[in-house]
Amino acid sequence: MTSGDLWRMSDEYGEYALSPLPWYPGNLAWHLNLSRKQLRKNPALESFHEFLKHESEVGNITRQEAVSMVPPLFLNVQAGQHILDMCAAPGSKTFQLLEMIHQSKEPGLLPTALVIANDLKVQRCDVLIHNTKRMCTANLIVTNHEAQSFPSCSLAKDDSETYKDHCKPQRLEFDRVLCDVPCSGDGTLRKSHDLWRKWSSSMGNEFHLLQVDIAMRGIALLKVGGRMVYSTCSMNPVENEAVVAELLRRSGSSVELLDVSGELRELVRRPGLNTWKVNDRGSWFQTHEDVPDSRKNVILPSMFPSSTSIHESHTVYSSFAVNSECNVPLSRNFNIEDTNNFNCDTGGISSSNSTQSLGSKFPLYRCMRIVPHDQDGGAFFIAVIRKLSPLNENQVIKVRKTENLLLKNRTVKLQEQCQHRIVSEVLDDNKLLDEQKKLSLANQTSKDHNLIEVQMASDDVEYSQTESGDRSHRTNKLDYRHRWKGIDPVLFFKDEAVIKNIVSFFGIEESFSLEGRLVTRSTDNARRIYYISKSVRDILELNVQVGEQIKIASLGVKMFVSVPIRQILIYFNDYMHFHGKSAYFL
Ligand SMILES: C[S@@+](CC[C@H](N)C(=O)[O-])C[C@H]1O[C@@H](n2cnc3c(N)ncnc32)[C@H](O)[C@@H]1O
Repeated sequence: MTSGDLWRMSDEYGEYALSPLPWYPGNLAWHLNLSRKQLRKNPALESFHEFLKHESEVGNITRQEAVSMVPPLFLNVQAGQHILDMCAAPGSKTFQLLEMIHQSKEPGLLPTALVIANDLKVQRCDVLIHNTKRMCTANLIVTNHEAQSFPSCSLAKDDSETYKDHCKPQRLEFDRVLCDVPCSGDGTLRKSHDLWRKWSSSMGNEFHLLQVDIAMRGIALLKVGGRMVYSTCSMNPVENEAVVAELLRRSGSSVELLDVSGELRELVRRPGLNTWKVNDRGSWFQTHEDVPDSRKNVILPSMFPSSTSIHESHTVYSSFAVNSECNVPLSRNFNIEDTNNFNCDTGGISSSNSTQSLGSKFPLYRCMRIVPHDQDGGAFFIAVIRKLSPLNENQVIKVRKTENLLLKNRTVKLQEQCQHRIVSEVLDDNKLLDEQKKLSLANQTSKDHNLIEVQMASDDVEYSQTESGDRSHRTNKLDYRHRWKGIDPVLFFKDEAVIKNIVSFFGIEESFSLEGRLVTRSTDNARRIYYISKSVRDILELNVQVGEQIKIASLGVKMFVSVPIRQILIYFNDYMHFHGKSAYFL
């Protein structure tokens, strides 16, 4: 883009046609105040438009809703960290995370960090893979799991002893977790015109439990000292503050809701709500006791601010140090909503007795609400959580037991509704499956394998020992069979002769090690060879060790592609900036 382009734009569309977002670090994000039509139709902007298109294609520019870029910033990503993006498709935040890990590396070196980007839906994983391809990164794994049951890949004790010597990971643990959960999406009302017809104030109720479950899994996978960002593009408190309160309740002193008022000070945000009502079928309720008995198993106690949760054992946050910690930013960044009844002296709980019993005991004002009319954009809810100690398993199990009773009732109800074809619009089949799955887990005895979305491949698929690498000398645990139906296994590429030729033809220096860094997918007969970072390799090895718990949809960067021409195998270098050579003859 030339200064002439900029001059023409500001001349025609005003000086704010293109301006940096004040809150984005390093002036790296800009707001373009032009519609797509203006950009396409105006001949004076042609070269600028071409510039945007080209830079987007090669991954230098990403066009994105401004507010959607906020959650990754609050992760405060540092060099070398392992990051889990639990609900990642279509991948705009994943891309941002990848940019961060590539920025934080030492010049000339590949980053040591890792991003695992996960999504439940296979088709959306494809979009995620497509959208992140522009990054050409060796440090990404795309996985396809229900986030609420994302595997931990814990090694059995005997294996972990062996691994200790090698400083390899013994289970999946993340320094940062992004939990950008599925939600009712009412924060996008300005641009999603369809939503105006579909929206109702009770839409969020259907997401609440799933959101809690996903976020609790996120906390479980977070390292002690690590940070998790919980976010939605909804303004519904049942999907937001109620979820955060339930996380604090369940996790007790193991986590804290961080006050991040000192971070990104230019970003205009409002504090989280302390009181709200819950809507169900047109009626508003202040407490769970007010809910009719027939709906008590659908409208859960945890949806209410006053909830002492499903069980009463949490007293942790009632004693938080309100006055000393009440350092919420002053001036423009602290627009207390009238309805919020926020009171610094009582930590967000109104001094009136009636409200006190209805307000949350947690410092929910530390959550952030970004609303469209504050800075002309979309709406987002963000909460930042730090893990202080490992989760107390007993506490989590206690909550689950009671909750499963609720779920059991709820699932029976759902099944009845299904039979009568009156399942609500938002409760799709997947959701029903989710509920049924939880129920079957709770009952333990009646496992219905038909309900498990991703089935294990039948045992007759032998895992190729030759391609599986040199770990066969270990126990027979490593002689595993490929686990995931419909997904090709990831195999280390070990053909020494081919690797040797590749190294000499492309003049690859010794410092750029290929050992253990080339992988392929079995069914393509090593047609495509992918390069992976050391961090990805370690996770891959761990995954092999634990019997392929992770369902890997994609990983690393495609570096060599073979094309058979007249019986000769030609390897093209598919990695854009790799020594400028493009073909290799075997
Ligand atoms: C709000 S979108 C995520 C947007 C994404 N973080 C981004 O910035 O591009 C929510 C995503 O969650 C996925 N999803 C829904 N239920 C899920 C579950 N149980 N586990 C994992 N992902 C889920 C949906 O397929 C959807 O892609």
